[in-house]
Amino acid sequence: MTVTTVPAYAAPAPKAPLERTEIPRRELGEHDVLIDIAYAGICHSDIHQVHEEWGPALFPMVPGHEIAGTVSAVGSGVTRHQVGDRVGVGCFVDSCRECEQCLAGTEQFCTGPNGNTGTYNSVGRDGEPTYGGYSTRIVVDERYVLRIPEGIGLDVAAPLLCAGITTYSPLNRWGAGPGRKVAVVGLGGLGHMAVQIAHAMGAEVTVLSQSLRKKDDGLALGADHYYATADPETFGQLANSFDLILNTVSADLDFGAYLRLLKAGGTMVQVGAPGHPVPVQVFSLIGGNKALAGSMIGGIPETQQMLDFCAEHGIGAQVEVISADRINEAYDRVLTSDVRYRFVIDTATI
Ligand SMILES: NC(=O)c1ccc[n+]([C@@H]2O[C@H](COP(=O)([O-])OP(=O)(O)OC[C@H]3O[C@@H](n4cnc5c(N)ncnc54)[C@H](O)[C@@H]3O)[C@@H](O)[C@H]2O)c1
Ligand SMILES: [Zn+2]
Repeated sequence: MTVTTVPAYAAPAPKAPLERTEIPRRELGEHDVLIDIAYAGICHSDIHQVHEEWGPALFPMVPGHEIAGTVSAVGSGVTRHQVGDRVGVGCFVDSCRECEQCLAGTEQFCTGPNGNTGTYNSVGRDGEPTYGGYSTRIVVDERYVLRIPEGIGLDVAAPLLCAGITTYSPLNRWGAGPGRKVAVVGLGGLGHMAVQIAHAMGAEVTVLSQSLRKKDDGLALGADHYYATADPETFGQLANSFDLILNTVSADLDFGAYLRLLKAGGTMVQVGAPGHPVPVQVFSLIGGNKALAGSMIGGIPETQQMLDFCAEHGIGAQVEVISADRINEAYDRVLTSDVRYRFVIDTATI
């Protein structure tokens, strides 16, 4: 049942500019938390979906799955969160809770009847479309709400809910500790988190970026080395160098060229998500027992672990806070790589 409407920014149709509107939020259920959203990050995935690059989407669309705010009310059965708590919401807001994946805490791969419920561009259990964080308030089941530790500002914490966990999870899984050589491809929103997290985990970190334009930033974020992929010598120089390559690039890349940079037994993990197929020459995998893998965000327990890790290591996103009327301009700037390193919407301006 809908009892309240809140202001939001929505794309009314595919590729259309976002505009201010009103959206419904459901009544607070027994296990629900009402969150006053303070900040919402702009992820490149928001743009892919507004542009329908991942297939047909639901409109009007209120994007936003990097949400940070404060609990302002809780349902009668809520035990995990209290009014006043600093909390975050990431890419999904519900799942079946019964399948093997949900029980293992990898709810992003829920195999229940409808899979998990995306924070936006999805349909909830109640049959209603979900609307994301580019708004002032959201109602979410407590199971899908994360604690943001003291010591991280809500603005720099918001991007951790997607960019943070998307890079932490594969670095954790495939190993980015001491003695490991890790390359991060692309220094955007995800890339700049990957560099900080891999460095904090103790790995030797190399950034592979198109140019050397952001080299000083990359080194300041914790990279040990920085190379331009536009320089043809880079690929020869770095052949057989890395244990792990994390590709955060939103566009197509020549996978073969990057696979040659792996040591034998190395793994390249794809987190960047261009919408169309990419050819791979199998000999670039066979020669060296190499693996090409993918990784999608992370489950609720690992997301909490990531937030705690970031707080412990003083890691946050580097953000450019914008007012809501600049969302369309921000989208254009993300598409031209003109962001250092995450746009975050101040939702008080909606
Ligand atoms: N797997 C997941 O769970 C997951 C989660 C979030 C985002 N994503 C995807 O990750 C990608 C990156 O997201 P983001 O928010 O960091 O985007 P972003 O735009 O902030 O960063 C992308 C970076 O790639 C760089 N780039 C583009 N073409 C390049 C090239 N040819 N070589 C080197 N660098 C290049 C850009 O300059 C930019 O710095 C998107 O496709 C997004 O949808 C995936
Ligand atoms: Zn995202």
